[in-house]
Amino acid sequence: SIRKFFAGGVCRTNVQLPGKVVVITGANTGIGKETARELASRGARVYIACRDVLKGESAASEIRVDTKNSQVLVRKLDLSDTKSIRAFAEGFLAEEKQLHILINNAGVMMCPYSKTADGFETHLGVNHLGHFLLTYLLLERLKVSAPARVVNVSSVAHHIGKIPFHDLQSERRYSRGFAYCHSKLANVLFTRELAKRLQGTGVTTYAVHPGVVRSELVRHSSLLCLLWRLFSPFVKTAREGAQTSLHCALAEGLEPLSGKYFSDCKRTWVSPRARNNKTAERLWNVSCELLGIRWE
Ligand SMILES: NC(=O)C1=CN([C@@H]2O[C@H](COP(=O)(O)OP(=O)(O)OC[C@H]3O[C@@H](n4cnc5c(N)ncnc54)[C@H](OP(=O)(O)O)[C@@H]3O)[C@@H](O)[C@H]2O)C=CC1
Ligand SMILES: CC1=C(/C=C/C(C)=C/C=C/C(C)=C/C=O)C(C)(C)CCC1
Repeated sequence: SIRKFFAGGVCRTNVQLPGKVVVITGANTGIGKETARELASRGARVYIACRDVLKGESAASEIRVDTKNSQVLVRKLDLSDTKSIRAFAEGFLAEEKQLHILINNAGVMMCPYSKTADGFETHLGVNHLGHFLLTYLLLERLKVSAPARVVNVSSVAHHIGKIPFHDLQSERRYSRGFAYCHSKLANVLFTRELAKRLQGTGVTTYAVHPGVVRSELVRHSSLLCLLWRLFSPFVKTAREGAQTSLHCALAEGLEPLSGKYFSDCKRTWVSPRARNNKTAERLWNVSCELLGIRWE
C-alpha cells in the first residue's frame, strides 16, 4: 500500500485512438517511452521523435511487439539544433495530414554548462526553446486536426525557477540545478500563453509534473542517482510517471482547463511566477526573437 500511495494518480479514461496521430519527443526512454507505449496500445500512430534513432528503433520495436501496433515510427529530432527541429517538422508535414496529440516530453537536467548549436544555454535551448519552435512548426497541422492537444512536460521544480531575462543564456552566472528549474518554469509559462493564443481553435494545451520518477534524467547528478536508488520504493516507475501526460492527452472534458498545470492526473497549483501574464508574454516575445520567428 506504500507503493500504491507513491505511485500517484492513474489515467482512467478508456478513450481509444484509431486513426489518431501522435508525436512524442524523447520517447526512446523513460516517461516518454511509457507514454508512447500506452498511446500505441490504444491504436494511435505514434511518432517517436528522438535524437538517437538507434535507441528510438529499439524502443519502437519493443512497443510494436508489446502492443501489436505496427504504426510506431521513429524520426530523428535533436532539440539542441534548430536545423534538426526544422528538418523533423518538414519531414512530418510532408508525411502526415493530421496531428492530434503533441507531447513535448524530452528534457535534460543538471548538465554541465554547454550551448546548443544555435548558442542557447542547453536547458533553455532543449527544454524550452526547442519545444517552442517545434510547436510553432506543427501548429497548423494541430489546428486542422482539432480537437487536438499539446502536452508540455514540466516539473514541480518550476517552483524554484525564475526567468533570468538579464542573462538568459546564463553567461554571467550558471547553476545547473537552477538552469533546469528556470527551463521548467518556462514550460509552464509557455503553456499558459499558448492556451490564451489558441482560444477558439479547438487546440488545447496542458503543463504536467509527472512526479519523481526513476529514469535517466538524473544521469548528470551522482547525488540524485544515489537518492533515487536509496528511496526507490518512493520513486515512481516510468509507467506511473506517464499517467499525468496520458490524462492530459486523453481525458474527456479537459478543454476548459487549457493552459493549466497538472500533477497526479489533477489540476494543481503553480508558483506565483508561473501565473504572471506579463512574464509569460515577455518570454513568448523573447523566444520568438531568439528563434527568428513571427508567432502572433
Ligand atoms: N524523472 C523525473 O523525476 C522527472 C522528470 N520530469 C520531466 O519529464 C520529462 C521526461 O524525463 P524522463 O523520462 O524522466 O528522463 P529521461 O532522461 O529518461 O528521458 C529524457 C528524454 O529526452 C531526450 N532528450 C534529451 N535531450 C534531447 C535532445 N537534445 N533532443 C531530443 N531529445 C532529447 C532523451 O534522449 P536520450 O535518450 O538520447 O538522452 C530521452 O529520450 C522531462 O521533460 C523531465 O524534465 C519532470 C519532473 C520529474
Ligand atoms: C527528499 C526525498 C526525495 C527527494 C526528492 C527530490 C530530490 C526531488 C527532485 C525532483 C526533481 C529533480 C524533479 C525533476 O524535475 C525522494 C528521493 C523522493 C525520497 C523521499 C525524500
